[in-house]
Amino acid sequence: MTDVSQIAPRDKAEILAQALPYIRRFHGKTMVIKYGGNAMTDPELQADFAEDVVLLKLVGINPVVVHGGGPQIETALNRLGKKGEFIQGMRVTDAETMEVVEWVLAGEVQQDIVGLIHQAGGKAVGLTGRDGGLIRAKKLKMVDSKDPTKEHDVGQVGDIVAIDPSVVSALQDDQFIPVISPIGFGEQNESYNINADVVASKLATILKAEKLILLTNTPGVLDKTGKLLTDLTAREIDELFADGTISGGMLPKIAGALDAAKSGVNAVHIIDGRVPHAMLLEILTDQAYGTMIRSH
Ligand SMILES: Nc1ncnc2c1ncn2[C@@H]1O[C@H](COP(=O)(O)OP(=O)(O)O)[C@@H](O)[C@H]1O
Ligand SMILES: CC(=O)N[C@@H](CCC(=O)OP(=O)(O)O)C(=O)O
Repeated sequence: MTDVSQIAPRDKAEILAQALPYIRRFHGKTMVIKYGGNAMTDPELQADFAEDVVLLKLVGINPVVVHGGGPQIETALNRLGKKGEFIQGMRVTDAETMEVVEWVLAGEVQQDIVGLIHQAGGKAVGLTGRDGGLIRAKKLKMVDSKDPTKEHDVGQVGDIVAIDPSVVSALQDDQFIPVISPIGFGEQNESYNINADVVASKLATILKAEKLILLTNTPGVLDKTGKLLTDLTAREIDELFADGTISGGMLPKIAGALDAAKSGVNAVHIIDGRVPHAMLLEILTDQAYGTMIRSH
């Protein structure tokens, strides 16, 4: 955590004064925050994250947290002697992997975040997409990104069919902070593993969120030389996809971010969750962080 006593009083006052117009502008607005598994590996940063979420709630903003947990699932699979396999950013999910995904996301990661928010003085409620019929899904049909005639079978990976946000809205109205695990349910009550960026992006659209913030473990989207791209339009994103600059977990992240921007979410940012309080600084100060995704 930053040692606040080291900041000069004048600078502190400056930061607080700067926040006021943002607090006024965002009062009563919903912000969907995707907390990536790669950004949650440090306990101190996790505590900072929980404090930021609580502060947002206290100043009248409605944060909705969607969490990931890719690295945490990987550790659990390794303990069972299994190794995760990804195709186009999605984990190939057989029945045993699905069990591990549910147990790690809903049982461990979500409950850790709920506990940290409580410790920071907030009231969080953990949900999966099953709760309140939140996320209805079906098996994802994955078409190869280079050869559209080819399909990949990625097992129980879910494609979102519908989101019923009523449970999230009810919790918000009651001053709770929803913490959502990216697990959906199908017609036969089967479970689906859904990429957390995809869930966060769809939820931001459905909730008509003011902002979608995706916290990850890079400074933002980087070009081929490793330089940060501060601003990206749909056309520029197409080019990055085509020339292979974007790969792995960044594929669903950018695709989801662009979808949300095109569907009316005012501001979509991919920022570095390893920087203490990055989210708070992005929302409540003039400082721009990471990559902003624009619809055109
Ligand atoms: N052009 C790019 N810019 C930044 N990161 C990229 C890019 N292409 C691929 N990546 C990868 O995407 C990762 C972030 O996605 P992911 O591992 O799914 O994280 P998270 O757990 O936050 O969702 C980065 O750590 C990086 O390895
Ligand atoms: C289908 C799919 O890939 N699901 C992800 C769900 C967790 C996630 O998205 O975690 P991050 O945000 O930390 O990457 C997985 O199994 O890893």
